[in-house]
Amino acid sequence: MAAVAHEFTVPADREAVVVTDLAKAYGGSDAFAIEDITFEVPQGQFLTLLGPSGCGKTTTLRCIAGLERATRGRIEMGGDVVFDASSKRDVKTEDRPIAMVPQSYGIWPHMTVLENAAFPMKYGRKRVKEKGDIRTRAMNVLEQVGLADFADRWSTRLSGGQQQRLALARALLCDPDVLLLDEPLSNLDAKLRVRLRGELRQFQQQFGVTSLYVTHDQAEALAMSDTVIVMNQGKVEQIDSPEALYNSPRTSFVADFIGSANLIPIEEGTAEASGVVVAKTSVGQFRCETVSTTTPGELTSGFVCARPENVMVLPVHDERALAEGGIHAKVTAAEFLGDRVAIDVAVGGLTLSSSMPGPLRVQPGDEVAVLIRPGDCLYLDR
Ligand SMILES: Nc1ncnc2c1ncn2[C@@H]1O[C@H](COP(=O)(O)OP(=O)(O)OP(=O)(O)O)[C@@H](O)[C@H]1O
Repeated sequence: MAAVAHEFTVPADREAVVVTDLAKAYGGSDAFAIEDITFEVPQGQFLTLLGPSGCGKTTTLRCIAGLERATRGRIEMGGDVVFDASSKRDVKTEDRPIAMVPQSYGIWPHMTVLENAAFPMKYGRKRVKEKGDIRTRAMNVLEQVGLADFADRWSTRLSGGQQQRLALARALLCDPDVLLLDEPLSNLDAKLRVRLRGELRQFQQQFGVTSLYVTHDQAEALAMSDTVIVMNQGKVEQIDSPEALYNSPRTSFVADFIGSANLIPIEEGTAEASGVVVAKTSVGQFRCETVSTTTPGELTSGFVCARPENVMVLPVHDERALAEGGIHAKVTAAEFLGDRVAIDVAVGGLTLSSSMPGPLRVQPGDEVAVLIRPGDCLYLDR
């Protein structure tokens, strides 16, 4: 086995990962799978690449892992350049300070749980010489992920969730500076996914390992991450905390992808110097905040964005609706969903979705008033 070519240690004041202007075109084609990808991951952070199928998440992760060679750009880890297209520097995957948890777990079926966990300490980048140490460290991490009792079991005799935990334990035992996870929960059923995402986040915090996670599941991204990068068609749409993405989406794509959003096209409007937009739409006039970098003046495009939970459906003669300018609308769909009711209404040639606490008091065909308060909507310029 070849000797370790690079020793990386992340100095405390350095970002764990810095990606600059990364672009990748496959097979010499002109079409870029990813382009202009620039971001930083501070040490100990959990950062997620989120976006629909084909937007370039896996390509970005594989470039960082050194499994794909980017066409342009630069990647640093802990201050060391591991890839630079212009100087043709390209550190091999096995010499980058990473460990990867793939979608398919990558567990070796001909080994026991303990042998799988111990593998990186015997053959990986950071080898451990003492056999006793290897066993102690492996058992310690297996204990932490709840697999110590299964140490001598064949790895194929684990459930999907247990195999996932073993894959994580083995990756942690590589002692990586950066943990890369590519949709690691996607093969599990919905309930287990929810449980394991909480556990995974807990392990990540416990071990303090910088993590880069890929998913197309927005709930997973919001629940687990310190920072989320929303990608669309090979580019970055927004980089923000889960709260900021939800409350202050900067594009209509982000607004619609994170949770759900009513996007009401504006016909004309005015951006005031205070950052407030007064917008006329087919549904009525709105006075709303903007997070877009809108210069004061007349507006002819963009959207008023309102989350379904901020669209109130009230009886036509409700006092609040009358006092606060409720809009007359007709119910087109109404469902009781247990913890809430989902109601669609037709108004101004559009369908608006509402999500409110129960009980369900309306049915399709009912005339209602719809109320969206100024503080509950946002202007987006695209
Ligand atoms: N080996 C390849 N050769 C050619 N094109 C590729 C290759 N791998 C990916 N692509 C293309 O690059 C684009 C980005 O793919 P990528 O797998 O990175 O997206 P993704 O966001 O991870 O999607 P998913 O969530 O479906 O895994 C897609 O258009 C895809 O078809």
